[in-house]
Amino acid sequence: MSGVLWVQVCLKENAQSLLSLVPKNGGPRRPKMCSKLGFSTGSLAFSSTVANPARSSEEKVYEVVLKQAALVREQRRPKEKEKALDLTQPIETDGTTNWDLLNEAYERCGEVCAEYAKTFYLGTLLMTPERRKAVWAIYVWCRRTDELVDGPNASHITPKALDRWEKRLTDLFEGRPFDMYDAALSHTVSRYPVDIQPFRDMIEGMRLDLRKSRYKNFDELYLYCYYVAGTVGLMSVPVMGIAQESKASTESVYSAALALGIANQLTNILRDVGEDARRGRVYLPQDELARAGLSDEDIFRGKVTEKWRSFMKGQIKRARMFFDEAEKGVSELNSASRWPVWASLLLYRQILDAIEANDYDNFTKRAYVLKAKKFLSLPVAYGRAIVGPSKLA
Ligand SMILES: CC(C)=CCC/C(C)=C/CC/C(C)=C/CC/C(C)=C/[C@@H]1[C@@H](COP(=O)(O)OP(=O)(O)O)[C@]1(C)CC/C=C(\C)CC/C=C(\C)CCC=C(C)C
Ligand SMILES: [Mn+2]
Repeated sequence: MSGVLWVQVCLKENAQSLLSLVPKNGGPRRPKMCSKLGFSTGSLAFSSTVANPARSSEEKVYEVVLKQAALVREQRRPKEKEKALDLTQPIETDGTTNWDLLNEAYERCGEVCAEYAKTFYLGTLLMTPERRKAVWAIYVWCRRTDELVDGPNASHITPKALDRWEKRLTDLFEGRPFDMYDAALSHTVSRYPVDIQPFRDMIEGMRLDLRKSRYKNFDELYLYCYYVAGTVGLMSVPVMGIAQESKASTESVYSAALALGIANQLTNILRDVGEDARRGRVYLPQDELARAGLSDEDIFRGKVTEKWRSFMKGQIKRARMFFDEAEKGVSELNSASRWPVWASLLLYRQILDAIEANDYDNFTKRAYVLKAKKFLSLPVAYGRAIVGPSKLA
């Protein structure tokens, strides 16, 4: 991309369980994921919070989930809802409203989406115009944030630059956008019950990427995945909306959204093992590698062995568990949001199949989903999206 967006950012800079964590009654409780994380597959025993009796990452993240859910619960009350979904207020500049500027800002967000995430962009066209624009604005902010540490100018990025990016974030949440893209997001967050915390946390994930290239165990990796991807789920739900007829607890929908982000990021990590290693990065949990008789050296050597296959099987199994968890929440979303979410879930999940089809060679081969398969997923996603919220509370 990064060129275009990066230039924009730079210019402006110089002048920012899961697995069933939610009880049936929907009330808060200590996450119980530890037991799930502690499962073993073959010789692989996943790391768990047993080794770390202090508060686990899941527990910390679950607090954010509860906070976000509380905000959206308000919106689900009919009277509040109307107000929250009213996207008819234009940007105010110098005390005067500017409809053209706002529309242009959203249009530009749409263009960025269309350029960098074509399938996703097509999916958003199925949403209502208001929601679609809001999702574009969030997408662009996330993409720009990722570009800071992954784009062509990443080597110049310092923690200070991320602090400035965060200051810009605070400003836009307070109605002082810095540029067009910020203006679109500023408008979005003033119309939907979107909280700043997941945005801040995503920046924190980028800070982690600057200073950390190894993860001791899954608890550490889980926190990283929350920062850079689980946050996207939490940002998106208030905009996607929960179906009015949904009987699911708001927390359970948020937990599913979080799980989708984590599943996507774990999949990203499994797909990019070779690419990341060439940048000196190993995201795979060190303790799990060691238990499988593997080390960083095996990853740098990049040879697919029986040990590696068996290790990868366990990693893929865990990523699929997160996708399964996410699936539980999609039907609870507003009808117009379900199709794009199903489509993205099914498409991303197939990357795991592609890794298997490559005989677990994620050192030299990049797993991807064939165009035809992508295309075929769309009607499947549509079929699933027709199914609305479960009747059970
Ligand atoms: C109830 C329920 C299931 C609701 C759905 C909630 C929902 C819409 C969740 C979306 C989850 C999602 C798409 C997460 C993105 C995860 C991801 C791939 C994060 C990437 C991070 C860094 O990765 P890395 O650097 O390792 O890899 P790259 O080589 O750079 O790819 C990200 C790149 C962070 C930036 C994320 C984005 C640009 C995506 C933002 C997407 C949205 C705001 C829209 C989400 C909406 C839909 C319909 C999928
Ligand atoms: Mn990236």
